[in-house]
Amino acid sequence: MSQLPFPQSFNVVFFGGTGDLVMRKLLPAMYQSHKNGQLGEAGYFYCLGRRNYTPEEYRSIAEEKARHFLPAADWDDEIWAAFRQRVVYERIDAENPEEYAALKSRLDKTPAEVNVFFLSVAPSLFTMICQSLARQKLNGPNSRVVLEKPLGHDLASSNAITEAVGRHYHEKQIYRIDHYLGKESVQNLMALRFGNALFEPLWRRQWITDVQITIAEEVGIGSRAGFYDGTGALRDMVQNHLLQLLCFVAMEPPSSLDSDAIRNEKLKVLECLVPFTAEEVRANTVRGQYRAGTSGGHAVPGYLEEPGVPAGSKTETFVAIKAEIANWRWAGVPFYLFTGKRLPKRLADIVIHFHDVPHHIFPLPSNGSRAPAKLVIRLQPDESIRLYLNAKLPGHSMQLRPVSLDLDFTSKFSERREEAYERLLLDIIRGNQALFVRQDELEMAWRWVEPILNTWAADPEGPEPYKAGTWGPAASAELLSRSGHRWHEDD
Ligand SMILES: NC(=O)C1=CN([C@@H]2O[C@H](COP(=O)(O)OP(=O)(O)OC[C@H]3O[C@@H](n4cnc5c(N)ncnc54)[C@H](OP(=O)(O)O)[C@@H]3O)[C@@H](O)[C@H]2O)C=CC1
Ligand SMILES: O=C1O[C@H](COP(=O)(O)O)[C@@H](O)[C@H](O)[C@H]1O
Repeated sequence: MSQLPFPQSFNVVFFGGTGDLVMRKLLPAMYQSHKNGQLGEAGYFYCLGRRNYTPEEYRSIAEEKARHFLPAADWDDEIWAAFRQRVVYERIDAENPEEYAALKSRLDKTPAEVNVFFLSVAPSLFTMICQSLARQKLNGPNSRVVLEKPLGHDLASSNAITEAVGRHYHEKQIYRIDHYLGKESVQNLMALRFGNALFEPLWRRQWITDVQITIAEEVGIGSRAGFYDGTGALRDMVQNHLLQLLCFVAMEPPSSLDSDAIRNEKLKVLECLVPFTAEEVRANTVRGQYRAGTSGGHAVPGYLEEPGVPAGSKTETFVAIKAEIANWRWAGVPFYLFTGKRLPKRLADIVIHFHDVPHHIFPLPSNGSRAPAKLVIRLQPDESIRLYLNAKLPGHSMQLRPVSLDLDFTSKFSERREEAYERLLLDIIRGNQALFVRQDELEMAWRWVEPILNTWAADPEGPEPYKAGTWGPAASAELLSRSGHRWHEDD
């Protein structure tokens, strides 16, 4: 994560240049980096697709999308006019190896210190693309390949991608994106833990009762049924984003900010995750599927009524899991993972619940429950860290009430906060792998998730229904209450 020098020149080749991810996230992110003067003089974005656009047609479409997706305050006509000179559209059918020679000739016109091949296409094209690039000798030491999720739908298919890409690119050239790692707040978690001595002595089983990691989404699946129905929340969110967040919470201090120092520590956490038997899957997981309800005050359809979802689909849109990490620091501390679509609001939180005091001398609060200290790290929509402690209510009684010590990043720092893809793309160009998932981490994450997938697949019952706009099936709250814990939203 330490700052590496930015190369004098680079080419970024976006396979999938006409697709949603490039138009909505990647080009706007690079416009921002250009605007911030972070791209140097000689850097080009080759955007590839099968459509017959002229370069100018493509640039106009990209401009229209970027205007739409960027905050209005960040738009500047003159800056875009300069940025669009970096954007070059090229037609290619990625499945036709003969067409790569033209790509090679095009890149030869802008020889660069670094060539990045960003595969923003379906994983079924990864093998063909890597093989065809290698045939054109576009896999030398100055080449990097970027893989977007989903990286497989189970361990075997993930390993097949690893093997196919690994035939042509070394691990040091492969960047597996988990965009959560590009979020400023996730890096702040490292700062909180390893830049302050305060929390380290408390960050363990002796002081912590449970950890809750939530990524709640208000949106449904939108128009993504084709992708989502074959995927589900466990593969879409838990296997990657939630397990990565769990690693950042649970890992030991890395010896430095070196990519492998960090990834070695994350891997150890994944290795310590206790694997579930089928019976434990039934006891420690809840899956749900939304039904018609309300969202943002509007009536919304259930998952099964979404366009493109097959009748009777058993795909889960909500997951709650009680996980355990078997090591000296965390043995016996449940890590609750929650994620779902069509929940009441967009929210990503990491909540650390601390033990209560060993002996109470203050009266029981009027609501009948005490509130031991907790730390709430909010990743989105706003970014903050709040430490809730008990304080005395003013007056003659000795009643306590939780109050929070607040650190609100937006008000504390005037600097602009980068979007995840800005940070991640610049890191790729620089050659910094710290915020990218290493092959062994990917494999361990799939190993842990697979028994859950298999048990659910064999279960004729399917997911439990929950009404859109609620916090998921009631069983998810029971998952906590059985162990004497409460979901922090209930506090
Ligand atoms: N969109 C998102 O927010 C996210 C997407 N992803 C992943 O990123 C990848 C891309 O997603 P997204 O942009 O949404 O997908 P889209 O369906 O919007 O775009 C797919 C892209 O692939 C291109 N493509 C398909 N087949 C070929 C081919 N044979 N040769 C050349 N190009 C081809 C299409 O080009 P054309 O149409 O011109 O033929 C198009 O540019 C997927 O794997 C997705 O799962 C991951 C995280 C978030
Ligand atoms: O990877 C994915 O993430 C998004 C949620 O990302 P966020 O940054 O908006 O929190 C999710 O909607 C999508 O289904 C999934 O593929």
